[in-house]
Amino acid sequence: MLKPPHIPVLFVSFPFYSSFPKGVSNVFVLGNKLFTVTENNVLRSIIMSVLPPVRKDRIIGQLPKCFSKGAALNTEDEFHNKVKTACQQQRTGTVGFKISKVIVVGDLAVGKTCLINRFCKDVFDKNYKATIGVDFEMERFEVLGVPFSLQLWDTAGQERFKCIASTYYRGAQAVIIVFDLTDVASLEHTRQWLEDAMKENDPTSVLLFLVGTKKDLSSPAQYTLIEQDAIKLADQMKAEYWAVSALSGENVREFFFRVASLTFEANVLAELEKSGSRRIGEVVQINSNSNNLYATSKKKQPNCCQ
Ligand SMILES: Nc1nc2c(ncn2[C@@H]2O[C@H](COP(=O)(O)OP(=O)(O)OP(=O)(O)O)[C@@H](O)[C@H]2O)c(=O)[nH]1
Ligand SMILES: [Mg+2]
Repeated sequence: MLKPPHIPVLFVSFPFYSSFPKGVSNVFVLGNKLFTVTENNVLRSIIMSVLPPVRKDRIIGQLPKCFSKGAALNTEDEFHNKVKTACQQQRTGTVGFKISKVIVVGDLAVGKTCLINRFCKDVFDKNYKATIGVDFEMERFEVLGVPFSLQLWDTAGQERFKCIASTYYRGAQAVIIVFDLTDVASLEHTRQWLEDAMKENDPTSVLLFLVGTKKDLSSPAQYTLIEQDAIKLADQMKAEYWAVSALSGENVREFFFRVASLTFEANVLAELEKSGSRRIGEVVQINSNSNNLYATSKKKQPNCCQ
């Protein structure tokens, strides 16, 4: 019998919980399956599919293109070879079970909530309702055949809520700094938003995106002008630049696919590095049935006195 894997899992409580067989002490969700664990801590069975499969329009098979080669995190046409191989060989470790945190920051009313809502719910609200503190949405993807989830944290831009919102900055894998393409001041303020977000995060491991919104409102001449400044700033920040419209939906899906893909790639590379640097003397067991989970155990030390 399989031992329960030592990975973060989502414990759930369902209305049918009480009808579980005798001896079952716990249930958890792994991927889209429900598992039970018996009282003596043994993984018993896969009961049923709980979560619906990843939506067809959230499946990523190729690295999406950057928006502008002048300010891109990566100008490759394809995923890193190591990442493709790891996915093919199901050697992505815990990546498939992780939820990556993405925070969205920027001045009030630049369009953070509308951007997230356009992607996650395909809606647009022309009435401004300020975000109070924070809000979040979960988005599930499948990248190169591996499930991958993003937790999108929508923070408040209003000064009076900033203090609450900033307590949620920690642990981000990607930071999306939003400005309004029709408001130069909001672009200038992005430096401050970046500084605040980085106080709580490790700058060497966070992916940065600088996103101009309301593209539908700017004239081509106005757009060209602000784009030059935005690309220059993105380059200095080491961020990837995008211009989008939540109203028309222009570039919204492409942008979030890029965020998901680059975050996924960074996660797989980090996982490969971690497994590559495991100490000699540790045995890595890859269980092909349990969707590439691995467990490490120490090899018995040879008795040097014998
Ligand atoms: N024309 C147009 N209007 C937009 C777009 N995105 C947002 N808006 C409008 O801009 C206003 C502010 O949008 P929100 O998304 O609520 O702004 P926010 O950045 O979340 O604001 P806070 O929550 O206060 O930080 C709303 O009236 C939206 O309808 C866009 O792409 N085009
Ligand atoms: Mg908002």
